[in-house]
Amino acid sequence: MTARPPIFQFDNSYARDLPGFYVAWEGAKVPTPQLVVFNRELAKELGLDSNLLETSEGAEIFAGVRQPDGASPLAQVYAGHQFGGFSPQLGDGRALLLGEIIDSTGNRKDIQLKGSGPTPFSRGGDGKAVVGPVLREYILGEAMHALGIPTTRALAAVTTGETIYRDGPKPGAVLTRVAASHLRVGTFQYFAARGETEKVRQLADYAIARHDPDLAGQPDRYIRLFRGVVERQAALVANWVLVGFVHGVMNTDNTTISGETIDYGPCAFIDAYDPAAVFSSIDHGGRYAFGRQPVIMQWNLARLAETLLPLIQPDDLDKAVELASAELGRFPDIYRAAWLNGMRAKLGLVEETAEDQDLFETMLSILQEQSVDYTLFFRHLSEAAVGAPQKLRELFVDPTQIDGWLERWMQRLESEGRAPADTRTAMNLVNPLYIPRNHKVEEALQSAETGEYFLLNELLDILKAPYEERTGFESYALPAPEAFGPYQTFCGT
Ligand SMILES: Nc1ncnc2c1ncn2[C@@H]1O[C@H](COP(=O)(O)OP(=O)(O)OP(=O)(O)O)[C@@H](O)[C@H]1O
Repeated sequence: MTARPPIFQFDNSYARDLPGFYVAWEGAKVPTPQLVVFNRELAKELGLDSNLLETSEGAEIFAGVRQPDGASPLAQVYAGHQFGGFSPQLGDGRALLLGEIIDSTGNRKDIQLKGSGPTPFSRGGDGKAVVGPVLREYILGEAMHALGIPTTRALAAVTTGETIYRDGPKPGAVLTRVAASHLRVGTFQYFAARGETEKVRQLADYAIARHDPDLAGQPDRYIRLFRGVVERQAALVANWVLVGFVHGVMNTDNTTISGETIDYGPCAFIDAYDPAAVFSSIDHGGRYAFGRQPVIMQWNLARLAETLLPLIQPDDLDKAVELASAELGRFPDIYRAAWLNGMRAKLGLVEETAEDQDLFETMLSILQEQSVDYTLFFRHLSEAAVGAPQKLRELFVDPTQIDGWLERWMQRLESEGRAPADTRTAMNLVNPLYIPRNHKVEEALQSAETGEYFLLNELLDILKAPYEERTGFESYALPAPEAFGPYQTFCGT
C-alpha cells in the first residue's frame, strides 16, 4: 500500500525565518467538529484535494483538534492601536497559523484557524468564536473577493459542538482563513514599541521577501516597502469606498502589509449613501465612519512609518522622518486618483477631465440628501445610459433633483461617443447588483444558528457572481425593508 500524500504541503517561512515572533501552540479539544461550508473553488486554487478535506478528518483539522501531517501550528504576536489607543500586546488570542502553502499560481498563502481556542495572547478571552460571526466573515470575505477587492479568503467553516456564551448560548465555530500573510501594522508596532530594532528589521526583510521581493537586498528597501504598503492600502480603501463598504474596526492590528482586507467583525455595506454611516455598536464617536476611512488609513500608515524610521536612515532620524513623510504625504493623491478612476468606470466614462471631481461630488451630494441606495443607483444608471431612466428616478423621493445632473452626465457620455449599449454593458461589469445586503446576511446567519444552511448557501452562491442578474433572486438586490430598522454590528464576537 502506498502512503497517501499529505493533505497540505506545508512550507513554513514564518516559523523558519522569525523565531521569537510567535509561540508554538495547538487548538483546543472540542466535542463534535462538523463541516458547515467548504470552499471548493478556493481549495482548487490552493492545490488542495477537496475529497480529502470534505470528510470527518477535514472537519477535525478545520476545528483545530487534529493536526494535519507536517503542521506545526503557532500563534503570532502583535500589538496595535485600537480606536486610537495603543495596546502593546495583542496577538492571536483565538487564532492559529496552521501553516503556509504555495498555491497553484506559486503564491505563498497562510492557512489560519480563527476560533480554535485560547492561546498565551488571549488576555482573558475564551479563544473561541461562534457560528454567526464566523459565517459573517466567510460571507463578507468571499463577497469582497468576488467584487475583485483584495481580501483574506474563507476556506471552511466548522461548528464545534460546543455551546459558547456571548449574549446568550451560541453554537461554537471555527473559520479557516487564507491570507497572503497575516503581517499587520501591529506586528511591526509590537517590536518597535519594545525598542527591538533588529527584530523590526527582520520583520521588514521578511515582509519584503513575501510581498515586495523585487526590493530584496536594495539599500533603500525599507522606504520602498513603506511606499508599497501606502500604495496598496490607498488602492484598497478606494475600492472599499467605491463599493460602499464600511470596515468598521480599522485598528492598526487590522491593517495588513499585503493590502488585503482583514477582520470582518463589525463591517457592513451601506445602503443609503451616507459618509457618516457607522454600523459598529462600539464606534460611538464615528471614528471609523464610511467617509473617514481614507483619513484613518493614512493615520494607521503613519504608525507603520514610525516603526520603520530607524531602518530607513539609521544614523539620521530627521532625514528618515522627511523621507517617510514624503511617502505618507502621497497617500491622499494616490487615493484620490484610484477613486476618480473607479468612479469614472462606475459612470461609464473613459476620458479624464477637469470637471470629474465636481461631477461625482454633485451626484453624491444628491444621493446623500435623498438617502438613495448607493448600489442600485449605479445599476439603474446604466439603464439611463440607454434612454430608460425610469427605474433610476424611482429611487428618488424628488427625482427632479437628479434630472439636471443626468443631463450633464449624458452630455459627457455623448462627447465620448461610445454606443449607449456598450456604455451600459461596461457599467454593469463594474457596478454590482448583488452585495451582501445586511438583512440578507442576518437572515442567513439566524437560520444557520439553528443548524439550517439553505439561506447561507443561496446567499454565498448569489454573491459569487455579483454583476450577473439572475431571475428569481430579486430580493437579494433590494435594500432592507423598513421593518429591518437601523443596523448594528458587533466586534470580536
Ligand atoms: N474570544 C476571544 N478570546 C481571546 N482573544 C480574543 C477573542 N476575541 C478577540 N480576541 C483578541 O482580541 C484582539 C482584537 O480582536 P479583533 O476582534 O480585532 O480580532 P479577531 O477578530 O479575533 O482577529 P483578526 O484580527 O485576526 O481577524 C485580537 O488579538 C484577538 O485575538
